[in-house]
Formats: sequence, C-alpha cells, structure tokens
Amino acid sequence: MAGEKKILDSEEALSTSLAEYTASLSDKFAKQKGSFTVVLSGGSLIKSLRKLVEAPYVESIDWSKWHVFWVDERVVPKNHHHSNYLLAYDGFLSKVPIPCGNVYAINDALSAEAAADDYETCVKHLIHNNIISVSETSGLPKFDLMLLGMGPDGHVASLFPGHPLLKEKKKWVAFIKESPKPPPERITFTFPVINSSANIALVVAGASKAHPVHVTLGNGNGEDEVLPVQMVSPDEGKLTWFLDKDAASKL
Ligand SMILES: O=C1O[C@H](COP(=O)(O)O)[C@@H](O)[C@H](O)[C@H]1O
Repeated sequence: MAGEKKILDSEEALSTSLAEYTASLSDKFAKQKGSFTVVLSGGSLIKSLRKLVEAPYVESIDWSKWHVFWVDERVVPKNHHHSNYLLAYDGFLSKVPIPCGNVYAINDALSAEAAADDYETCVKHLIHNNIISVSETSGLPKFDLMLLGMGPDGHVASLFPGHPLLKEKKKWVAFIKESPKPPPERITFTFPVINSSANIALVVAGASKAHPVHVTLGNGNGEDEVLPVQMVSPDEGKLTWFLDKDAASKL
C-alpha cells in the first residue's frame, strides 16, 4: 500500500495541493492520449476539489478532454439530496465546461442490480471506443485518475468494513442493498477496478479520520480485520495520500 504521503497544514492547503496534482495529470493524459478519465467519489472529496475550479487551474485545464465517472453512487434520483451526482454537479461539474456527453452518471431509473450491470456495460463500451484504457496484464479498466474519499470507519467507495463485497473479484461494478451508511442501496466499483487505476488519490481531512489513517499508514490496529482503505493498493499505478494535519495527527 504505502504510496506517497502529502501532509498539508490545513484543508485549504490540501485543496490547493489536490488542484495542482489533478491539473498536472490532466495535462499529461490529455497530451498523451487525447482524453483524461477521472473517477469521483461523493462526500467531502467534492468540497476538496474547490480550488480546481478557481484560477489559475480552471483556465489552464482542457476540460473538453475530461471523461467523468463515479466510484460509487447511491440508488436515488439524480435530484435527490443523497445523490453523489447532484453533489458533484453542484460543487464541481456545474462550474467547468466538461461536455455533457462525457459525464457518465448511473441510470437512476433502474434497480440497484440493473444499474450496476448497466454501468459495467457503459465502461466496457468506452474501453471498446478507446476512451478508457485497459490494463494489458489484467484486462481490467485502467482509469487515469481515481479520486477516493474515506469515511471515519475506513470505508472507501461503497465498500464497507467486514462486507463480503470486499472480496468481489469478478464483477467490475457491484450493488449493495444494506449499506451501513444511508442510503442503503448503492452501486460501487470493486477493488480489482479501483486498484487497476493508473493513479489513485486518497483525499482525507479531519480529526474524525485520524484513526483509520493511523491504522493504514501508522502501526496498524493490532486487529485481524483489514479496513477497506487498507486494501487500496494499485497493481501498477501510483497511490498518493492527501492528508490535512488533523487527519495525520496520529501518525
Ligand atoms: O458514502 C460515501 O462516503 C464516502 C466518504 O465520505 P466522506 O464525506 O466521509 O468523505 C465517499 O467517499 C463515498 O463516495 C460516499 O458514497
């Protein structure tokens, strides 16, 4: 797991550092392959993206090359206050000129099972059209950048501590109907897809998250149970932690 650790003095500084990092990857991939595939989380990650939509970053980025996905989504209408799409739209997407056709929200008219299958089919289609890269070794989708948040319990995406989905190896997109955090019905990328990414940013701020950060990057929790965040470990890609000093306070 390890990866690079950036410990910032404040959440404000974290947001600036995340903007620099994202803008630099956007430039690299847009030049290299003509597209930049970015996977968003919900939750506090969206607030931490706020500096990216401000000068100087917002003008320097070629937004037309961006293709946006969600690592997890709640099975609710897109205009529901629990929707990760709505959160991202209000806090990020509505402020930048990413073409609508490049924003891949889940189909909110479907059941959780059908929405997961539909999202997986969408990813396969975009691999076929050379928008999403594929790992030559595993055949899994290789997103250019996965922006992950983490909950105070150490969950990432909708992959919760002790849940059987942590062991899912075949499905790229899975559904959950009994999420311990509301709302209960969600879809989520699984660990094989998350860990196949070219770059993963784990973006964590606040004292409520210091314990799972310590468990993962410090001395461990001395318990047998492995937290979901400890399973974030890119196969071939690069992991970068963005921590504010409160989140890093137990390291
Ligand atoms: O439910 C979710 O929680 C996690 C963590 O949220 P945060 O507000 O504690 O950062 C989030 O990454 C995930 O996308 C979301 O669905």
